[in-house]
Amino acid sequence: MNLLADENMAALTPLFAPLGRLRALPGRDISATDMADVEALLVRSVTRVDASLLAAAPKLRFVGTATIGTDHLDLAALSERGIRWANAPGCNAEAVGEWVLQALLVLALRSGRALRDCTLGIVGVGNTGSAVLRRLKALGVRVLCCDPLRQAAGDSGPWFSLDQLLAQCDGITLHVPLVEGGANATRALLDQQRLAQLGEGAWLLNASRGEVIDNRALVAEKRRRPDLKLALDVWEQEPLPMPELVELADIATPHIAGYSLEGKIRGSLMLHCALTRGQVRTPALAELLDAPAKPAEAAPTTLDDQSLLGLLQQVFDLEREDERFRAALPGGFDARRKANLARRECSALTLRPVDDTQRTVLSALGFSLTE
Ligand SMILES: NC(=O)C1=CN([C@@H]2O[C@H](COP(=O)(O)OP(=O)(O)OC[C@H]3O[C@@H](n4cnc5c(N)ncnc54)[C@H](O)[C@@H]3O)[C@@H](O)[C@H]2O)C=CC1
Ligand SMILES: O=C(O)C(=O)[C@H](O)COP(=O)(O)O
Repeated sequence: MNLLADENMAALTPLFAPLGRLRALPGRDISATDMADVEALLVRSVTRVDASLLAAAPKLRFVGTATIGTDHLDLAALSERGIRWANAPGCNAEAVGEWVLQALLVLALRSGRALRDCTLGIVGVGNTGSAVLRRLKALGVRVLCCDPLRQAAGDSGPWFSLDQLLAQCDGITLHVPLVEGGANATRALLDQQRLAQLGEGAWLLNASRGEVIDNRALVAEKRRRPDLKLALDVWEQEPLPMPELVELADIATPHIAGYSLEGKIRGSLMLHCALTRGQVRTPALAELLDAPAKPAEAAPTTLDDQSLLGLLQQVFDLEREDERFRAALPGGFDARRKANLARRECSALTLRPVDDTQRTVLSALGFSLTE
């Protein structure tokens, strides 16, 4: 089998080289001229798999994306050609949960508020939204959830509308897919009118897709109301986000909320399983995660916002990445993404809890715990 893959996919060689002739290219460079012999194409979010790419790939039988989002794939064109495709649902949800929790703690500490006293809204409660919800519930934060699709499917709530979240929440975090049209469109879900409904001093976090917020309207609203606090991981026009929006954002990162070594390997494993349809054994995560475990350390006596932030920063330091990202612009968006490929999840840190209550909280936050 001829395989063409994005060179930045994790565990590419050990997983896919045994399946055939494997070529690897930078994801943004994959184009029609590379496709003549390709039977299996493995991509990330930066390769557009559209009708023109598919037209140049007469032998293509499988497309896999090692991501949760599928907005870079033309699914209708794939189905028209009868090409099997797979994504990696949930692969990096834990990393997104960790990014959001750390961003919330930073915003809380900067504004002199306790996270536990805030009401937070989650828009889109699938894999990543649920990873956020689990963490916030464990910390005793009041959370309002908005997911009209799950609500319509009869999933147990309570559910709230987006307008209710905008009216009632101190902070809102977005976890919806980018959907271009139809009844469930999410492009510019937060447009000028909705942004204006954010309460005084409200926090707005986006770790979904940049296009879910109208970026121009957001620049205008933040200029009009500097009290709003923005934590943005995703941007319209990546890898060239609007410079004025990066400058205005209180926390800015280069689309790395979902970046963790564990998440990247999970994504590759899911594609290996889908491509081989179980005919070849897919290894377990631990077989590929060749990373030394750190010795266990005592958890802090009190889990206040400052000590929680300290724990999360031991694994990944969001404010430092914010600084490095700003320093790398205008050209360094992809370089900063690449620099984050080896980020670990909180499970890489083993803690000794002081009691069973703390054990429950730290476990929900994703840390490994001593027996
Ligand atoms: N920044 C990053 O590194 C990452 C970004 N993402 C993005 O986040 C998106 C969400 O990821 P998951 O939670 O894993 O997807 P998911 O498919 O598990 O969940 C999405 C949820 O959004 C809900 N939803 C759809 N339209 C909605 C609307 N208009 N209002 C409220 N809820 C709505 C769906 O019903 C679903 O429950 C992905 O599609 C991807 O674009 C995902 C992973 C990493
Ligand atoms: O899974 C998704 O959807 C994402 O947004 C990924 O975190 C993006 O990862 P890469 O495409 O840059 O590997």
